[in-house]
Amino acid sequence: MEKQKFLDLIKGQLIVSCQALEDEPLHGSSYMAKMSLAAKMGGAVAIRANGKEDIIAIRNATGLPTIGIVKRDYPDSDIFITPTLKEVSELIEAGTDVITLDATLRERPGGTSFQEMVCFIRENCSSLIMADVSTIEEGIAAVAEGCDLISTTLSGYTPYSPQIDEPDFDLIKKLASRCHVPVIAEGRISTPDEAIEAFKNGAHSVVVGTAITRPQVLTKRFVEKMKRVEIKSS
Ligand SMILES: CC(=O)N[C@H](C=O)[C@@H](O)[C@H](O)[C@H](O)COP(=O)(O)O
Repeated sequence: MEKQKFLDLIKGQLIVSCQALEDEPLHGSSYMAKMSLAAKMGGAVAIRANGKEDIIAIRNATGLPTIGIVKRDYPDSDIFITPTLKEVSELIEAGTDVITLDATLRERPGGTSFQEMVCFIRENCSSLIMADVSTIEEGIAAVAEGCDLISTTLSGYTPYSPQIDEPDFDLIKKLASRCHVPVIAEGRISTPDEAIEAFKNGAHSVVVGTAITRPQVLTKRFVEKMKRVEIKSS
């Protein structure tokens, strides 16, 4: 999808992250296709998804634009969201509208730089590039390398970013005021009010994952809270 059209489509809207890793009960592209269809019925305008198979299944089921990542662990790096050109190539094959890269300043597997990843994408496809960051410095660096959008996804997931239970509204605000690309608020957004708060802090769009698409986590939240209070039954 053409850049401005995509940015207009997601502006002020909800993107749902439909992801289930191998150790999760809903793992599998048929489940993710259904999940994304449910998100579309609820009004989501785009889907963030992990892996070529899921991305293709989601596009076929919904027709919605996809924001693609490939999560993969490498022994020589802490980066796990689209770490190398191999994962980028898989996303190009999937035909995803947006390719999302970890844009933290940490060493990538094999020593590939963020800049090389951006050049490779620009040379080989027309997908937009989203940079997942955890700090304002990473956001500024990613914009300087030419990314199209920035997302707060990794705040709380690098040891040097705030380890908080809530969304990182402060980072959303700083990125929105200092970077000239649209800022996507992502990570631990659990309620509609938090989504609205993200927009008030300058977010262009909001991504919600767990609070919509990970029922085992939502179930656990109920159970854990219920354990902490004495329930008086009649
Ligand atoms: C850190 C990391 O691996 N984040 C992943 C990125 O794609 C997903 O597991 C999250 O579900 C997604 O970012 C949405 O966030 P939340 O599920 O908190 O709404």
